[in-house]
Amino acid sequence: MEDYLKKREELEREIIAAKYNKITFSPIEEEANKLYRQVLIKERATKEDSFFQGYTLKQREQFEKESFIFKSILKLPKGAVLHIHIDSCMDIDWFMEELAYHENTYFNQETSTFKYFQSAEKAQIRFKNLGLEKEKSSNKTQFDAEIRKCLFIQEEERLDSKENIWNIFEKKITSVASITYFKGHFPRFLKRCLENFIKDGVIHIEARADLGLIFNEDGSFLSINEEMEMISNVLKEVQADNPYFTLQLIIQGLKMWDLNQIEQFMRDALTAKKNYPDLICGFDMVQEEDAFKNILEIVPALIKMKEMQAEIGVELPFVLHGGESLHTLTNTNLLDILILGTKRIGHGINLAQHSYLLEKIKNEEICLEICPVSNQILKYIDDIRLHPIKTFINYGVKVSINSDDPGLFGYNGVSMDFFFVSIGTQLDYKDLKLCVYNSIQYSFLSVQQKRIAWQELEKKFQIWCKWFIESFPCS
Ligand SMILES: O=c1[nH]cnc2c1ncn2[C@@H]1O[C@H](CO)[C@@H](O)[C@H]1O
Repeated sequence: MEDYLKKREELEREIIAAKYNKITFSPIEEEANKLYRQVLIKERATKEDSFFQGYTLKQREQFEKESFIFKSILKLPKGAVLHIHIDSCMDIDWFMEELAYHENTYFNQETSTFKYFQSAEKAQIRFKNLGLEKEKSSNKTQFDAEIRKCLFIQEEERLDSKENIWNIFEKKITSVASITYFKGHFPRFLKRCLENFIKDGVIHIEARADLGLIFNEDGSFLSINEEMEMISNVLKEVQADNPYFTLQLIIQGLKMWDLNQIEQFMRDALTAKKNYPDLICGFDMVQEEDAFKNILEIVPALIKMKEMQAEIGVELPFVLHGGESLHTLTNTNLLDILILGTKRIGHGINLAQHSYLLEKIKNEEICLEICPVSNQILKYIDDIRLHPIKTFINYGVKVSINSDDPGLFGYNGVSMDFFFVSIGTQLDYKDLKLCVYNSIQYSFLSVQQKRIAWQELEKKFQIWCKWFIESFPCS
């Protein structure tokens, strides 16, 4: 038996060495991890199936109040967020306070959509000034509640089909964005969004961002340079209070465009990168994978990136979405984005099926940007307990945890994703720390920035562990 146990220990050591690679754990972290696992098992056992299949608002209220794991995750250092779409990070409370009843906010009751208009005369048919409508209403609380519902995906909407959920989702994004992209609102909206992530323990963000959508009073668009200037200024303001915080943009185009449009957009993105080298770090193509063209169909445009880069004299790496799909026979986007040289993979959940790629992705250290709540709400995973993230982590594939479109899912920051995936797939403290490490390691920060960020994070993790052990519920 002694011999057997020795062999077992050796195998365990081998697994651990391969999994954690360069990160180490102090005795206090070992202790915190042990306790974290205990409380995770305990809390997990109290959850009904429905919780794992997409928590309800009622369940959410309960775990936000009672869960020690949730409370702990709120305090956990999160490192970098590598996958969010800026326009999908609306803080709903803030919108209700600041923008919903702004004099330029109009609402179409039939379609439940918002839109900015310069004046009542300019408003499209069926769009009514929302502030005035509220004044007329007899029950203002009820009125607010109905408006809030239009901002994020509701429980009853989540029961809709896989096909329809994306339509609901896109409709809400467009509706909210048509308000936030007004130049008078955008800087305030962005500032709030970044501050929410900072409050949630995030020190660096690489956010998907559109080009050319911020508009003037009359509906005309700002130039790309004006947009970038605006974003840089917001960042400076945020950094005045949080000097360690950094933000970079991954410029996103749309798959529905034709090849010429995509090429023109790539040019615009490269020019923006040339003018704002520190602000822009990558290029992506977005929208629902299964509803629009396969990557292969837009490859004729994307392969021109290299020659365009040489021509414009700047580099802009691909950071592409791929594998966010249930169609494992027809969706082979993962192959294409790897050939195109993507630096990371947006989602990549169907790698669990295209598993022949795992070895390559692991060896080439192509980090997966996993978005657990998004995968659940957009119906790629029926039950979070079956999310392949743990398979990826234990195989040695690099993974980070992200929130994709938190505004549309009804929360701010990224804690909800850490919580839901930890309790769902049994990620312990060490797993979470590994994901945080990856978020820094596979970001576009410089080697020097990464070193400093990690040193700071290491300190914060020790403090967190100490707090966790001291606050651990003994009963
Ligand atoms: O999970 C995702 N996969 C692909 N595209 C997405 C996802 N989330 C958002 N978008 C895309 O980004 C736009 C907002 O910036 C959305 O309109 C949607 O097309």
